[in-house]
Amino acid sequence: MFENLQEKLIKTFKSISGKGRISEKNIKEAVRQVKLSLLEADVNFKVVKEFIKDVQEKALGEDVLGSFTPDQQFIKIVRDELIKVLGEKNIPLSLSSKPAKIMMVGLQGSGKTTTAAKLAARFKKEGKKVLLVAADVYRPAAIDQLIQLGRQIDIPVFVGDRKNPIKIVAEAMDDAVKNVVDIVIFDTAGRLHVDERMMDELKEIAGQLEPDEILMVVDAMTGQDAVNSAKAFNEALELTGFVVTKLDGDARGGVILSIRHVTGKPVKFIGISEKIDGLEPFFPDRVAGRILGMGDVLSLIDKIQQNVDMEKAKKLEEKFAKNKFDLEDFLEQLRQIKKMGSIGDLMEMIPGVPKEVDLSSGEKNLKRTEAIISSMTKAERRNPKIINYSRKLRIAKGSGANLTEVNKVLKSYDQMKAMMKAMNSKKSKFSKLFKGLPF
Ligand SMILES: Nc1nc2c(ncn2[C@@H]2O[C@H](COP(=O)(O)OP(=O)(O)OP(=O)(O)O)[C@@H](O)[C@H]2O)c(=O)[nH]1
Repeated sequence: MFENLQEKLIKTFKSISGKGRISEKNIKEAVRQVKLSLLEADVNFKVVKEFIKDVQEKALGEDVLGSFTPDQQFIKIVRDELIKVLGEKNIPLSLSSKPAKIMMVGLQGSGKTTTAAKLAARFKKEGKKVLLVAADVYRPAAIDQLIQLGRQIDIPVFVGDRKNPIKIVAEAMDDAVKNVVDIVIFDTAGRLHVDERMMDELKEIAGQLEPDEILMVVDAMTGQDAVNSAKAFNEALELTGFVVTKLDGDARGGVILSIRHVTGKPVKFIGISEKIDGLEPFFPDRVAGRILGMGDVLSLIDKIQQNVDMEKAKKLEEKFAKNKFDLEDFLEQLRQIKKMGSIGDLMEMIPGVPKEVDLSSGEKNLKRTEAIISSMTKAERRNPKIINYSRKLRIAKGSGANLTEVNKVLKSYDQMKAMMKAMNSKKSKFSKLFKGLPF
């Protein structure tokens, strides 16, 4: 996520770091570099212009020039400006009707159907009763895709006559009222390009439905095309916000940094993976932190709170404090982490975690890891130090694995233990943040 932009900005910051005092010339050069980084990241030129004007004004003010830590001051100015263009704060969904209605719109392939299901799963986790509605009648595969996703997350999908979206929407609402549903999510038809007929149909549906939210789903990977179609949709419909998907594949950041400024409407969620749980509420400060490579502890905590059994986590923490974290606990950790998504994503969010820490072998092959750990004796699991060469051979044989795999599991365990130690250490500035969390 944002690797290219991040790399360039960090290089710029480095160029003015450790300089003690700093000259106007240095600042101007740094500002110029920031400008180039943003343009290369495909940020809308108007946004870049304003961004740079603000940064330059602040950076040339006495704050930075007179400061003993000009690099940090400069980073702070850039960070604040990033937060500003991203929209300052999180704008939650406003769902006041009963049932509340969310209309999903967007171009084909933007991730609309997937996002509808992701949102539904999120609401379900919050204890809400949800209904998904397949109103994309032009692409039968889209209806089937929604039915399949609905099955996967155990949420009903209203299909209707598969022909007339206006009728489907009306019938779906009757169904929702009858079944006392809390939130109805409508997946509407997408097109390859913005076209008038599609807009008219969407306008008609919106007029009839009066949705609480009209969310446009845009694909971050399509750059300024996404921003242009967002502008067109926003002019035709009363959009209430955006969901920017596929940020996991977006090395630049152009869409997320432009869309708010260009349309005046907030980004409410971001899509960060293909998986059902790959949707996060959008927090400008957190994303700015990610862009600057400062990690994103708050998103991590959010994710953990949604997925982790805190009871178990607390027990593990106690064990760890007593230095009793053994291979069975390690397995439990991997299971918990698996629930939260890929290790790589999580690692990226934790500031200060050395990049060389690699637990992916343990996570990727959870079944195999389970088999290997199950082939150990109780004594071995409690005290992995006693696992010598001949024991390893026996474990490998018993689990149908080879010696390298057994070694990998033991190495992953050591790494996790080391990481937990670092994070729990009194000296670690993150120890407070991670208190009670399963790390
Ligand atoms: N990596 C990644 N993939 C995503 C994300 N959101 C959606 N996708 C993928 O993008 C592809 C298109 O998503 P769909 O939900 O089918 O798109 P759609 O907008 O409903 O498309 P139509 O039904 O054709 O209008 C699918 O393969 C999704 O799995 C995301 O946040 N990250």
